[in-house]
This record gives sequence, structure tokens and C-alpha cells, in this order.
Amino acid sequence: TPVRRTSVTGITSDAAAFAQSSFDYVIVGGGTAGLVVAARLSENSAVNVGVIEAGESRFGDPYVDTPAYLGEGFFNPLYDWAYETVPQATLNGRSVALNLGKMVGGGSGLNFMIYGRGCQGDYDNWSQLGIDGDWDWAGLLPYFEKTESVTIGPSVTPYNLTEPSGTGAGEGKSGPLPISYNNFYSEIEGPYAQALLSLGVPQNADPDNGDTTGLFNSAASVDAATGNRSYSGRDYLLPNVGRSNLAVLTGAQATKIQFTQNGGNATATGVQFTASGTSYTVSAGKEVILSAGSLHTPQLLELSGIGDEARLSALGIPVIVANSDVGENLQDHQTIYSDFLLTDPDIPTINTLFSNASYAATQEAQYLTNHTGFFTYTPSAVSFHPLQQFWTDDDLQTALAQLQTEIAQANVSTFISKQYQLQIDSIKQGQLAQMELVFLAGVLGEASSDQENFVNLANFASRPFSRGSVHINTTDPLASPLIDTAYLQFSFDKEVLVKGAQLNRNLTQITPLSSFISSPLNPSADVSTEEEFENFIIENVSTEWHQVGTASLGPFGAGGVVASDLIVYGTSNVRVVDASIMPMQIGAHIQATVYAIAEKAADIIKAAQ
Ligand SMILES: Cc1cc2nc3c(=O)[nH]c(=O)nc-3n(C[C@H](O)[C@H](O)[C@H](O)COP(=O)(O)OP(=O)(O)OC[C@H]3O[C@@H](n4cnc5c(N)ncnc54)[C@H](O)[C@@H]3O)c2cc1C
Repeated sequence: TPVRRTSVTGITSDAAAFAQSSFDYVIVGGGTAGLVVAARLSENSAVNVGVIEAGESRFGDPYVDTPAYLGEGFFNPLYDWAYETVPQATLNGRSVALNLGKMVGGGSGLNFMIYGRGCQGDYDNWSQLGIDGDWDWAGLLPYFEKTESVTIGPSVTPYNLTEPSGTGAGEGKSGPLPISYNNFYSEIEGPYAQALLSLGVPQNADPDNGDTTGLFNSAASVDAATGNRSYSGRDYLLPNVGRSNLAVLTGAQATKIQFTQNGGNATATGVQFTASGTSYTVSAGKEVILSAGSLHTPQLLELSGIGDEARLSALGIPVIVANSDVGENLQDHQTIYSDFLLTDPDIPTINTLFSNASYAATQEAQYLTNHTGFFTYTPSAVSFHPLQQFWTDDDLQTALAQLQTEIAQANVSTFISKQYQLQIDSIKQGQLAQMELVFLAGVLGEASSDQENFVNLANFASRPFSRGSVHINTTDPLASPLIDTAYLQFSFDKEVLVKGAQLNRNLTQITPLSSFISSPLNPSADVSTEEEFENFIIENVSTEWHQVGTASLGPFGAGGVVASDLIVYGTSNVRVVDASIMPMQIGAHIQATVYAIAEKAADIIKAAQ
């Protein structure tokens, strides 16, 4: 077969030349999922692929490559869209900052590198929502394996696990994405883990086997060979960037999908985009694939005329497909950090890398020579807890009764009500954990003096009930959409965070962890009653940056924006491939699932060629 060459190739900022090319597949968003699809589709030299990415490439940039610089790119437009939610009524009108990857690689270049699968029950629950096409654990498992290349070890961890994680069946050994386990642990991580274990939390030696419950040593999207972050830009795009049937346009924002309609389904013919203030259109001979992420994919659908009829008409946008589920069902992992001051400010944390030049220099030398040491640090002490582990039966019954009352008052859709039933069943069975804890060696926040050093104990509502939305309120395609995460919509989610923050406080009073902690910093020791903890949560709840669900898999007219082949309902050739298709949140950090979705999507698209 002759190669379908593009007139531009590789990573380019030449918008005019890109627009003049004719592509079979135009992918909007060169992020986590988008670059997986681009790499897989361009394996077939008979088709050509063009990717439109709003951000730039950041190859060789230490803020992306060096694991311990996690968070350093936040609020910087070179890496981050730096959005915020609309004022949240449940948070006394507070808006919450949302960091969002904006670069070649998207969120996979900005994230905290925790890497792991959800539980079997998470994905099997999806298939209970009227979704066919093997969108369940068994259907995704081959694609988790296809993504990753897992390096096992080192065999010693601070958790005294009997075997290192990642030895179970089904770890991918030859995928594009290098995955490894930390070779460096903060001195406080072992005592933290011991405190959890002393409360009866079980160890989990293989959380990727379909059950994440318990404490484990999390894998990371870090390449053990180089000590650098692995991400879709580096690991899916770079090895294939020389293909003559693949082009990635950077610094260009897609603004609208163009359609023709001759009765029946609408057919996309191309994508409008803007680069450096100029508008262009590029044609798509076969398909347009939206991989712009959970906040931008529904925005682009609405700008293109796919969404709620009344909303689009009010903005003067001609309706191509009326579907009021576009942009609904937004789910995020609600997060609370508790910071604790250390007794000895000289114990190294991330802060030390910035405040102690000689320590940083030693670590840097080690990093550059051996690719080990603190610069390879990612958070690794991760645990998931069914509520029964820490709540009394009374607590649970009271919270569930309150939840049922609030759900009845909330007047939710049938789709969401089905999700709630599945969630409540799993809570009662004690199967799928509701609470996640993660130890962070001073990742978030800055020390106020050399004498101050701290750690963050994070907790997350891992299977939340709150459901928000993301919609446009202007025809300006470059404006942020209105993001309503609906944090703490249900008191159940709040209670999970309250109990988590109290648990973190208690953990720091258990030896040997207690000897490392001098006092609670935020919330301070003054916060002690249930009501004070609740207020702390309301004032501080934030995001785990895990938005999903806004262009969900599901039945048309009953929650779905895409069918099981990921085709947008009402179109013949627009697909969505990113985190927005996940109908329900999973009890895990979500990047591994996004990669698996993209790998599966690529096979679906290839099968349709
Ligand atoms: C700060 C942070 C920390 C995280 N930590 C973790 C973690 O430790 N572990 C984990 O598993 N997950 C983590 N996540 C979540 C995970 O990284 C994301 O869920 C995942 O990367 C989303 O992938 P995606 O393909 O859906 O979207 P993205 O990777 O966000 O890709 C979307 C891409 O589309 C581009 N784009 C958007 N709109 C347009 C447009 N109109 N035109 C052109 N381009 C456009 C964006 O710039 C972006 O590059 C984190 C996320 C963040 C932001």
C-alpha cells in the first residue's frame, strides 16, 4: 500500500501548512489519550493522521521530566490551562482551582505519576448501565497490559511487603509506557505505613489484579532506566514522530467541528481551529476524534451544535444533534490535604530540594549519574478503605439514610440514579472502597521558614456521589467553559472527607510516626470537633484533577453521549476518546484507565477501517 503522506509531518507549528493537508483522521487534543490513538492509527501507513494540540511540546523540560518537580508547572501557561470552577454554593461561594495539562502529552505530562488500575467492580459496574461492547474489567484488561511495560522492584520497600507489587498476572511487559516502582522513599513513609497497618489495614501486594483495597506501594509512570517521567508525549509520540503519515500541530485550538447533513446522521468533514489569532479549517476524510479531555470535549461538542437544544438555541448555535446529556455527569475525586509539621526540619522532603542547596546538589548529582534518589520521588504509599474499616455500623447507617433522603430531594436522572444504586450496593457489601489515603512528602505548599518542614496526608472521596456539569455560556471558543464540579453536593461525600481528615490526625499520634510529627499545621490543633472538621473541609476541599463522565458511554437519551463504539450519537464519524467517556468514577488514579480506553478505542477504529 502506498503511504498516505501528509504535506507536513512531525511536530509543527505551521498552521497554514497543516490546514492545507488532507487527513483521514483529525484528532483534537494531543494529550494522554489523543497521542495513543495517533500513534496506533498511524501504524497503518495507508491512512494519515493530524493532531491539533493547544499546548506546546515540552520535551527535555525538567518540570515535566523530573518526577520530584511534580506540581512546579501549576498555574504556568506553558503547562496548565489553570481553570477554576464556578463559585460553589456548597463551599460558601468559593471557586476551586483546577490544574489541567496543556502541552504535547496533556495531563500525562503534568500529573503526579501515580499509576494503577481500578477495581474489577468499577468497570463491571459500567457494564450495568446499559453499555455493551465489553466496557468491563475483562474487556479492558488486555489494554492495560498493552499500554505498559512494568519493571518490578526494588524488592525492599518501607512497607515490609512480603513481595514487591506488580508480580501478579496481567502486568504488561512490552507496552510503550515504562512503569516502575520507587527506588527512593521519604524517611517518614515507612512509619506512616506502619501506623496504618497497626490499625488493621491489610497490605495489598498486587493492587492491579482487580482489587485495590488495602495499603500498597503504588507503581509510577516513571522510566526506571532514565529516572524520567513516562508520558504519552515521550512514549507514544516521540518514537513514531518520524512517520510520514503523522503530523501534530501545536499552539492551535480547535474551535468547531464542521458537519454536512443529508438527513440521518451528521457527518463531520473537518475541524476549524485558531492559531496565533488566525482561523483555519482542516479537512477530515474519515473521522474526527475528540481527545480534548473531560472539560474541553463537551465544550467543543456544544460549540459545534451537539448539546442541549435550549442551551444552544439561547446562544444562537444551530442544533446539529439535540442531546441534553452533553456536559452532564461530571465526577471528580474530592480531595482534602492535612499538613503536619515535622519535629526535625532537616528530614528531607520536597521542600528540602528547594531550600537546602547542598542537599539538592547531592541529590541532583545522584539523579544525573544513577537516575535514583529524591529527584525520582513520586507519592507511593497509597491505600483504599471500605468505610466499614473505620466507621461504626451506626455511622454508616446514619450516613446512608441521610444520603437516600438527599438523593430523593435531588431529582437526579435515571442514569445517575442507577449509578447511585450500584454505589450504595457496593458500600453495603463493603466491597469497593470509598476512602483513599496518600502520603505526600511535602509536595503541596511552601515552608514559611528554614525551621519549618511538613508532610501532606491526603484523603480522597474515591467513589463520590456529587455530580456536576461543564457547559458553554458564550460562543467564544477560547473562553473557559463553566465548570461546576458540585463538590460536597451530598453530605455523604463530606463525611468521607471529615472522617479521613480525622483519621489522618489520629495516624500522626501512633508510634513511630508520632516521633516525626510535632503538630498539626493545617488544620491546626484548634480544629478538633466534628463541626470544626466539617468547616475545614468546606473551606479547603479541592480537586484530585480526575474529572470524568461528561461525554459518557451510555444509552442515547438516557445518559449517553457516545455509543459503545465511541461514536457521538447523531453523527456518523465523530468519536470521543478521553476521560470524558467514563460513565462512573473509579477507585483509582485514572491515567492507566485513560490509556487503556485509548488503546481499546484505537482497535475499535482500526476494525472499522
Ligand atoms: C495536576 C494533575 C495531577 C494528576 N495526577 C494523577 C496521578 O498521579 N495519577 C493518575 O492516574 N492521574 C492523575 N491525573 C489525571 C490524569 O492525568 C488525567 O485524567 C488524564 O491525563 C486525562 O487524559 P485525557 O486524554 O482525557 O485528557 P488530557 O491528557 O488532558 O488531554 C487533552 C489535551 O487536549 C488539549 N486540548 C484541549 N482542548 C483543545 C482544543 N480545543 N484544541 C486543541 N487542543 C485542545 C489539551 O491541551 C490537552 O493536551 C492528574 C491530572 C492532573 C491535571
